[in-house]
Amino acid sequence: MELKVYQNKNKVAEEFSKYLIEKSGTQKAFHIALSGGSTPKIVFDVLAEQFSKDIDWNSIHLYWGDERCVAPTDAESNYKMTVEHLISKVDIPEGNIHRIKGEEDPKEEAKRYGALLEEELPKALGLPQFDLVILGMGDDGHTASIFPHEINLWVSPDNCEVAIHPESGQRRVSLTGRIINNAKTVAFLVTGESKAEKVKVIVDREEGYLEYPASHVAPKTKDLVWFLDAAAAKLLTSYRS
Ligand SMILES: O=C(O)[C@H](O)[C@@H](O)[C@H](O)[C@H](O)COP(=O)(O)O
Repeated sequence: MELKVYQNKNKVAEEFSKYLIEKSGTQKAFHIALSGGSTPKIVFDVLAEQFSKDIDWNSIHLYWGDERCVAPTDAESNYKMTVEHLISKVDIPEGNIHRIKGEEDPKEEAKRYGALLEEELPKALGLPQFDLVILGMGDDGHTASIFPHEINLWVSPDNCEVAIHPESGQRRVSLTGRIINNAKTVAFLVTGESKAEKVKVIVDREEGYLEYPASHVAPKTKDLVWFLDAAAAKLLTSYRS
């Protein structure tokens, strides 16, 4: 695991953009699973406004790690957020965008999206493989839409599952552990003081860390990077010393 800590959110967004440019490099097709949340939103803005010309958008294929079960026009939709902050501002072919349809029946959609991944992505060890999975982490230690109260979904035998938000009861379609951990690279984007406590428990592997879905993120390739701002990293032993 690699930790990259920057002064603030904007610096995280800038450095992550450079990292993405380097990773996607000259690859003919680069498959990315995107995340919802507040940090990716800033990353998308920075990527579109400062680095768009450094990326060959024809080679980038966008997917989602999770989606809320709402219409694509709903303020809660991760797809809508991505359209507003990234897709509408860059020259990416329509055919490279593979959204989770939050407006469909969740169970059917989880099945459809799982099958789409089998079709569209290259395989590694018999499973679809993303080049890069971008993840956020909630204050409660959830990641994608695998929440602590449904941590069993992480080890699902399927590529996607229907999850339920613990407070709102909102349904979501989420990638499961077998797909996330089969990615070539997984990058967490986590910022803000409200994340500091869980970041410490998970990264420093303190007692009880396995209760949090984010602690189960461990790509088989071992290529896991946490992009943090100073506020989210402030309790980490390695950061303080
Ligand atoms: O759609 C979602 O809700 C997410 O994909 C989710 O996993 C998110 O990344 C975290 O909740 C962090 O969100 P913040 O960055 O807003 O704290």
